[in-house]
Amino acid sequence: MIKGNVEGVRDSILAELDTIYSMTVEKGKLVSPEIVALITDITRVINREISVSIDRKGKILEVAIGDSNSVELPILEISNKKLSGVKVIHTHPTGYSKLSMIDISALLKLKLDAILAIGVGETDITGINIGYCKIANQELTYEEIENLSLEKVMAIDYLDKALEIEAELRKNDVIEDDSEYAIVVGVDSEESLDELEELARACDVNVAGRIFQKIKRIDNIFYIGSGKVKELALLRQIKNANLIIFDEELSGVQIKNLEAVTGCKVIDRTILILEIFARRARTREAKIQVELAQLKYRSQRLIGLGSVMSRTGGGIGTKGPGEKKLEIDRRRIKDEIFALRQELEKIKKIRALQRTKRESSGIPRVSLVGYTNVGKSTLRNLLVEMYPSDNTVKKEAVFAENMLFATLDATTRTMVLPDKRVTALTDTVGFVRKLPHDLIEAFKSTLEEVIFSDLLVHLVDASSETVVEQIKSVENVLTELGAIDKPTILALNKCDIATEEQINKLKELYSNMNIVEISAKNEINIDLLMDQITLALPRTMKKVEFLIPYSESSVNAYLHRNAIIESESYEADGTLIVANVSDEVYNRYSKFITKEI
Ligand SMILES: Nc1nc2c(ncn2[C@@H]2O[C@H](COP(=O)(O)OP(=O)(O)OP(=O)(O)O)[C@@H](O)[C@H]2O)c(=O)[nH]1
Ligand SMILES: [Mg+2]
Repeated sequence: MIKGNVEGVRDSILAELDTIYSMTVEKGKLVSPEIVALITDITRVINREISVSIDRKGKILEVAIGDSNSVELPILEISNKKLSGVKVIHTHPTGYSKLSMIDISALLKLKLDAILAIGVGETDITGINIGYCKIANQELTYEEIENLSLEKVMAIDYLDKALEIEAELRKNDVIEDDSEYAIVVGVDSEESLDELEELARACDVNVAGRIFQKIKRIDNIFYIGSGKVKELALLRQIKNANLIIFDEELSGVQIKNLEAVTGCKVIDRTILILEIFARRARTREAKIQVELAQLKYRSQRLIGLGSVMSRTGGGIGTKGPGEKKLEIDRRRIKDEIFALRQELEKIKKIRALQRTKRESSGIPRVSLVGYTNVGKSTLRNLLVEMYPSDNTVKKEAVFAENMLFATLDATTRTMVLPDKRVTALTDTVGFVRKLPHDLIEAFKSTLEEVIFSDLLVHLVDASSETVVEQIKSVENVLTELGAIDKPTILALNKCDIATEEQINKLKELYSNMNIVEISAKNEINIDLLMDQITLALPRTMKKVEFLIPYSESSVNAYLHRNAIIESESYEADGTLIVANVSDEVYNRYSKFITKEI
């Protein structure tokens, strides 16, 4: 039986492929000319990969059809000290015989004796590449022999080689290195590429090399020019990288073509950012939103995470937040998107309910916004600690870390302003340039807190070389959210490490804004920031007179903590207090109010 994706393939072709099961391959040989002829002919007709798995005796184990760039492989026993005793021969309808990242991943994960890729040209074979496992520095890697003719391949007796590899395997405690080593490619600006490197590191990817080239025109086939592609393929080979990351969004076709030429997994900035979000998301809502964005981005590109990858592979772009393997089937994606949307709706309703509750309490709301890693969470933790409100239980501190996108879920806590008003303070996800549009869409509901805020504190890292661009990026996202016109304080954070020149330049550039320079980490000027916040928040304070019976001493104590007391006198039936109070205090003890002033 023919395995894999046989959908749409004519029965006569399937029958022809079925004849391969009755063929054998001479012991010690990798393949037979008949099998090669048959699978290349059929590949030309159906334009999909065909693979044949063969054991050491030359028996055919499985024949399978893939989609255009991946193919299904048999499930094999994989032991530590041995090869699987199976070789896989398969076609590349693209005409490139270079082993793809998926091929290599299959070779290593399944410990194949060998993997052969046959480049299928219009009339002839363009070449055959062979990959063998190899042990170097106790690590399992591979070697690739390129561009052989069929005659050359037929002259090889590979059994000795396989036994040699196995002897090495037995001698060494092989560590399988799953780490990713990437070449980053940029065409926009060096700064943007620097940031891409940071993003890669945030995703545990090692950056092994970088290529930067300004381009005049985007190439439909490769994005960059074909000369640069060659350079890229070479660099990736020299550096032994297993991942290429582009700083711009690529089309599905470009990804496929780049993978074919470089023999390496290719992703773009958006896929990387989505991956970081997927790894960091913690609440159910954030997880769903990221998964939705991933599904949407993938379905537009139908990035071929073929069955090989889903069975053997890991790494970026292969997993959703729930470690769920993503299928490329469009219909499945649609169903999944639908189900996720419904779940999201439910969560949204709950969130809306919580918000109405907060709104009716009349508590003013402040949101901290800003580029990623500027210190928002550090500031929020500090403010909540320095200005605690006693009607909230002390919740655990927000995760503040020197890494991009440490915070993904908007979290709200309360604090008390110097004028005793209780305020809700929300820490938000950090922004980044070229934030994928789908993600902004997806995060709109988390960022709703920003939309409904009374005041924004836009925190910036004043010590950053790219602070002005960062501010612009944040303003772009705020514009998209419709929150750009909100009252905003520009807080220049990290003033402890920023130079005077940097601070002065920012003050000059943003002279029309409310500016405070602070350090969240070293607690500098936090009181000034709080004064600004207090001034900027809309006042809904009321002046009222309370008469508190002597039996209610706790109310008296509460007012001292939560209201601004103007006068206090002791009367026959209780304490008479005149105070400025927030809506919250007003509502809470309205029964003791004797008059509004
Ligand atoms: N030198 C200095 N470092 C600071 C200051 N404030 C924060 N940091 C550091 O900056 C890094 C990022 O801080 P976070 O509070 O996690 O930043 P964030 O804006 O919440 O980041 P995301 O959640 O990733 O968007 C941490 O290593 C902090 O210790 C400061 O005033 N001075
Ligand atoms: Mg944070």
